[in-house]
Amino acid sequence: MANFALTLPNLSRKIFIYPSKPTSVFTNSTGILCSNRFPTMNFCSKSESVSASSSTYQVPQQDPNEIDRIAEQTLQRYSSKAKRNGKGTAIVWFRNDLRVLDNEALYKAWVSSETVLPVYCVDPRLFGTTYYFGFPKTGALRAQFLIESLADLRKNLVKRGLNLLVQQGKPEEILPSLARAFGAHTVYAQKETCAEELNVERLVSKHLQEVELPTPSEKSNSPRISNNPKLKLIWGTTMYHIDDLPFDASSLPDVYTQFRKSVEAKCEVRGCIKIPTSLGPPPSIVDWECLPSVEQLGLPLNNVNKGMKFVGGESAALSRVYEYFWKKNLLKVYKDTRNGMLGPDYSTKFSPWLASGSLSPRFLHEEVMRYEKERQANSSTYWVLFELIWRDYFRFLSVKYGNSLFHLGGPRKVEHAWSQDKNLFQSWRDGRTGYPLIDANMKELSTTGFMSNRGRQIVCSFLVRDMGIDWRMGAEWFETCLLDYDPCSNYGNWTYGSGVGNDPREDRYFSIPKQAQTYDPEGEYVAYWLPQLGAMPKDKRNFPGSLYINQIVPLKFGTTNRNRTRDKSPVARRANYGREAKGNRR
Ligand SMILES: Cc1cc2nc3c(=O)[nH]c(=O)nc-3n(C[C@H](O)[C@H](O)[C@H](O)COP(=O)(O)OP(=O)(O)OC[C@H]3O[C@@H](n4cnc5c(N)ncnc54)[C@H](O)[C@@H]3O)c2cc1C
Ligand SMILES: Nc1ncnc2c1ncn2[C@@H]1O[C@H](COP(=O)(O)OP(=O)(O)OP(=O)(O)O)[C@@H](O)[C@H]1O
Repeated sequence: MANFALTLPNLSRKIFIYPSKPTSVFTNSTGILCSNRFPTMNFCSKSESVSASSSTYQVPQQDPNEIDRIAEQTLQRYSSKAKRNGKGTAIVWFRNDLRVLDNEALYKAWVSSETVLPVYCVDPRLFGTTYYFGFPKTGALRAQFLIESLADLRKNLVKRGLNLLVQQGKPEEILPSLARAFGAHTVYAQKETCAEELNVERLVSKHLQEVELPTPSEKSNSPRISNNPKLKLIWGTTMYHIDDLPFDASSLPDVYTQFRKSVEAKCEVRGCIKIPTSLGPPPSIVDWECLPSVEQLGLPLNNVNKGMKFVGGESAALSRVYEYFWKKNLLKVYKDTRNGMLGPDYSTKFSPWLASGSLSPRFLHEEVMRYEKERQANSSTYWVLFELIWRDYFRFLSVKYGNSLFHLGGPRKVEHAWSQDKNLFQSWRDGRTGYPLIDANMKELSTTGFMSNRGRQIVCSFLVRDMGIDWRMGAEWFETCLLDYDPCSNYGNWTYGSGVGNDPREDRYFSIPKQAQTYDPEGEYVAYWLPQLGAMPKDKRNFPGSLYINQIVPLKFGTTNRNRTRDKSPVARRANYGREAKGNRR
């Protein structure tokens, strides 16, 4: 095997000048998340680590040594004694699959080579602006989470005899250049499904085809390469593999329940890919490059000082699974608690790690099976899988519906007169609507990068139905802020909640009084995020009247009281206004 001490082409200290995007129409009143351009940067300056203060709950709630220990034990359970039989060098291009456990691209790169070069490209487009409204494409909290995820991936690769090369720039420029420098025969990566990512895949593939092969005189000094390197894309984001579906993605059922019943009856979830404990030797690289800091990505350092602080990376993800399933034994009550809003334990909180690929949904499936065998099986243990099938469903829908998922009329091309009223939108975004339940949820989102599923459905309904605002403004703001942002789940849920999704039966209104009464009856959640409400009697916190800021719009169905006769308590009277969401779909 050729083993050259290579100094890399100087790709990682480029300065990017962006083509001008639509100017950011909205500035955030809190001043956060506004700057999104790469400054001239040097990734090697020291990055300040974000530490959770005592008023935050760290997720998972374990110290770093404990996190490492649990992760290592889990990874050991999934290690294999496989033998490799390949030649030369293969590159593994990490994207939204920032993990070792059940990483098929990493495994295939290892099997097919004598040396693997793991690479992550910090793509400047991820730090540009959102498509229509010019918000930061990645907010500071998700950027911090990403950096932590990369640091952890590097650590876990180093433990297995490799490393992670972090390069700043576009994958279509970096990967061909590295392939040539290292004589790589293949670039392995996880397949994506939305237009922006597909475009990058196309460009990487095209530029790999154009890699100039070394001239005979160069050949004696550089690694062997006689054919153009290939891009091999591997499916890996879902619990059910796309190739195992009982239908073609283009004929996916439009109703979730039909999809779920069909896959549950006809498909098996594949087992996790096991990875050898030693993946070396690494290519000989002088400088593997430091990780960028949040400021170097052009974003303000934004410490989480309240609510949940998620720790990025596979080690933290595996520890959270251990904590939620085994240590706290919460899986058995998930279905009863999952609609909560306050604290780390009402739901799994797996989504940020699933979105960055630090956690494999197939691993979760295996853990649920193990729990059912070793502890108990009930509707709660099943319900986590039920929710993961929703996640799969939105991913497959993106294959079926392509860009219409991002368009105003959605997959059904619904025509509707939406407003883009800037003041209304800003009051929603900044948590100043006069409705405590909306304001508390929006404050949680901007402070922590997370919001419960219940909260997301309520604020979505309020924005599109009570305010009549273009749903894409809400979806793009979520794209900026969410730690668990995933184009398929985000735009899938927004189109669904706005009545433009593929399933025409779902067109629901969430009555705020009713939601407050059911999910925050004592006003604990709103008082946590809006402390000024804490001094009020519990039943007034969600309905403070003139003691809180003015309501920016009336509720769409706030004046009819069709359900009043059902429950005559004062809270319920307010709560029963209007046409309400029926049943808890999820
Ligand atoms: C308007 C809106 C936008 C959303 N945007 C995103 C997003 O960008 N990324 C994202 O991962 N989820 C999104 N969701 C789905 C859901 O709110 C989050 O997945 C969930 O709140 C994450 O918390 P958890 O991990 O504790 O979930 P749990 O209740 O513990 O569920 C377990 C897992 O199931 C999956 N899941 C649960 N509900 C859904 C759902 N409705 N759609 C898809 N997957 C689901 C998630 O992967 C989650 O981690 C959105 C929902 C709405 C209503
Ligand atoms: N991963 C992603 N995250 C967010 N948005 C995405 C992603 N992939 C694609 N999109 C959105 O999909 C749309 C694709 O736009 P594009 O110009 O490529 O195609 P289009 O169908 O002609 O759209 P348009 O008519 O709005 O220009 C844009 O709205 C873009 O923001």
